[in-house]
This record gives sequence, structure tokens and C-alpha cells, in this order.
Amino acid sequence: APTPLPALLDAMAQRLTLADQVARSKHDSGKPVLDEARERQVLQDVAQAAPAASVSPATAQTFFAAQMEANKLVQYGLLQAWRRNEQPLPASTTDLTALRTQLNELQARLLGGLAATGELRAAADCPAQLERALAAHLAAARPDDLHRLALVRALGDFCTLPR
Ligand SMILES: C=C(O[C@@H]1C=C(C(=O)O)C=C[C@H]1O)C(=O)O
Repeated sequence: APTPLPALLDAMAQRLTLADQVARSKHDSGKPVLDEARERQVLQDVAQAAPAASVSPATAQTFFAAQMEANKLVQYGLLQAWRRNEQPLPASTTDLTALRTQLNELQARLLGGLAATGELRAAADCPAQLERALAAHLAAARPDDLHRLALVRALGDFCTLPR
């Protein structure tokens, strides 16, 4: 069977790409990166959706908390680079509500990927399999250093996440 890791890594990376536009919207609005109420809402949503995807609510919450930490890492990094004029602002702006809809739309794919990797995570060679899949993802997607580090943060303690 093909490993479910590439699809999960792609969905995680896509979520982190949306962070660029979220950061741009916060740059323009002056809103803080951290929105605790929104994070609580995301965690409540994923806990509710998890059982239907065969993922335990606690595991879904741990995983999505890591996705949100990684998302903020990208936002803080970009806002700093823009303040220092080290990088140009992205051309287009999308409002935060529309971006949150796009983030929500990735939720099912992420939960599905989490469910599909349940067996793999429990395997003794999980770290080796993850390393191979991550190397292949990075070679194909070529993220910059900030997004690469954020993806590593988003994985967190992936192989020790219970089902
Ligand atoms: C992406 C946002 O920024 C932060 C990251 C979040 C996320 O990754 O879902 C949620 C809330 C914020 O703390 C946002 O405000 O929507």
C-alpha cells in the first residue's frame, strides 16, 4: 500500500502557505497574530469531527494545536521580514474570514491523513518513514527555510501521537 504520508505533508504545507496571506491581512489590519478564541473554536471543531474520521479527539487536538503553532511561526517570521524590508509584501490581499474558510476546508484532509497514518505512527520505523517522506516532500515542494521549519514544527512529536 502507498504510504499516506505524502498527502498529509501536502495538506500540512498547504495550510502553512495560507499563513502568508493571513499574515498579510494582519499586517494590514494591525490585528495580533494570536487569536485565542479562534484557536479554541478550531480545537472544538476538530474534536467534534475526529471520531467520524476514526481519530481520537485528544490526538486531533494535539495535532491541530501543532498546526496552529506552526502557522503562527510563519506569520511572526513574515511580519518581521516585512518590517525589516527583507521580503516584499505579497501582492494580493484576502480578508481573514475568507482565509479562515480556506483553513477550515483543509480540516477534513488533515483529519483523514491523521487517520490514515495511525498504523504507521505506531510502527517501530515511523521516524525513518517520516524522514524519507519529509525529504521527498521538501525536494519536490522546495519551501523556504521559514516554511520548512514550520512544517517540522507542525509535525511535532508525530510518531508518538496515539490514534
Ligand atoms: C491563522 C490565524 O492565526 C493564528 C493561527 C490559527 C490557525 O492556525 O488556525 C488560528 C488563530 C490564530 O491564533 C487566524 O487568525 O486565523
